Amino acid sequence: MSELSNALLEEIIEEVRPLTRQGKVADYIPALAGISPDQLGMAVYAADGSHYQAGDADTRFSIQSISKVLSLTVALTLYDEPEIWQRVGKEPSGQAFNSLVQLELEQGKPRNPFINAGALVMCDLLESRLTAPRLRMLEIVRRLAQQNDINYDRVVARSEYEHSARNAAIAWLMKSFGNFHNDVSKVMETYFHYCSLAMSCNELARTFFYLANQGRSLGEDVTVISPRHARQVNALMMTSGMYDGAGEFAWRVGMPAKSGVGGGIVAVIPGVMSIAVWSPALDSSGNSLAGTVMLEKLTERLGRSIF
Ligand SMILES: NC(=O)CC[C@H](N)C(=O)O
Repeated sequence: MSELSNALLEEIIEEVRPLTRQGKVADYIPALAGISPDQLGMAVYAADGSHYQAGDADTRFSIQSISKVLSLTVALTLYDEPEIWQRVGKEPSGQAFNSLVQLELEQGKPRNPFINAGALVMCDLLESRLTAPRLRMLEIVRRLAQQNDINYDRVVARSEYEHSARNAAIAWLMKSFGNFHNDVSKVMETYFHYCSLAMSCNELARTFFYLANQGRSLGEDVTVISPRHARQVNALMMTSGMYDGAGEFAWRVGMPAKSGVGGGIVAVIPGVMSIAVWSPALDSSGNSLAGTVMLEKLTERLGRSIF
């Protein structure tokens, strides 16, 4: 069994390097299509605050759907639980992250907050309670990552807005069922901005430390959410964070995790560590192919998962 070290992460990165050409970089968002698949990064914060990194751990990339965890986190601080869970479910979808089929059959109530429909509902909830939801999110992320220059990538946000037919269809379908309260364009703009947040593996591992630490952040030791809410978010990440790849991921890696089509994955072992990996080429579920293998190797080497 290995111990956590920079050398261990470096070994893992070298082992997965041949896989970076096997997946496919997301090209349905044109601004992401040009990203080089050769980049690989990994960062870990252990429970005692010690930090490990390897590869391109300081390179910022589009966090995309990893931001859905942040939207849910903020919603949990603004609403009572029933107000959230009457509008979105807690079940895995078993469908692609941007599927419309289930949403129609289930009267506009998304299966969970981590598919696009569910994240759009979270953004709709934030829009109703916050005067400046974009600014608020930047403040939160900058504080958690302890980096004041984290920002939205406006080129990516615009590119998504210009190719938003499917997300718009999802939002309008929910509106037809009464499950969307604010202006669709306005909420979509917020959602795309959140997805466009540009962050590195180091910044992501630090930001999501609260999920490994009963809701409390690293550094300033701020209570982000209650221990109960941290457990709930981790449970949802376990069952739905990797979309229709969630079962396979649980079997291979065994950690609550959330992926984004920018190639990032954030994972946690509660009480032990928060991890971020990045490799832009994706598998058929839209999850980072080499990123998944990095996490799988880490679990194997450390002999640790949540199981
Ligand atoms: N899985 C993802 O990262 C998808 C997010 C992307 N912004 C979308 O809406 O399609």
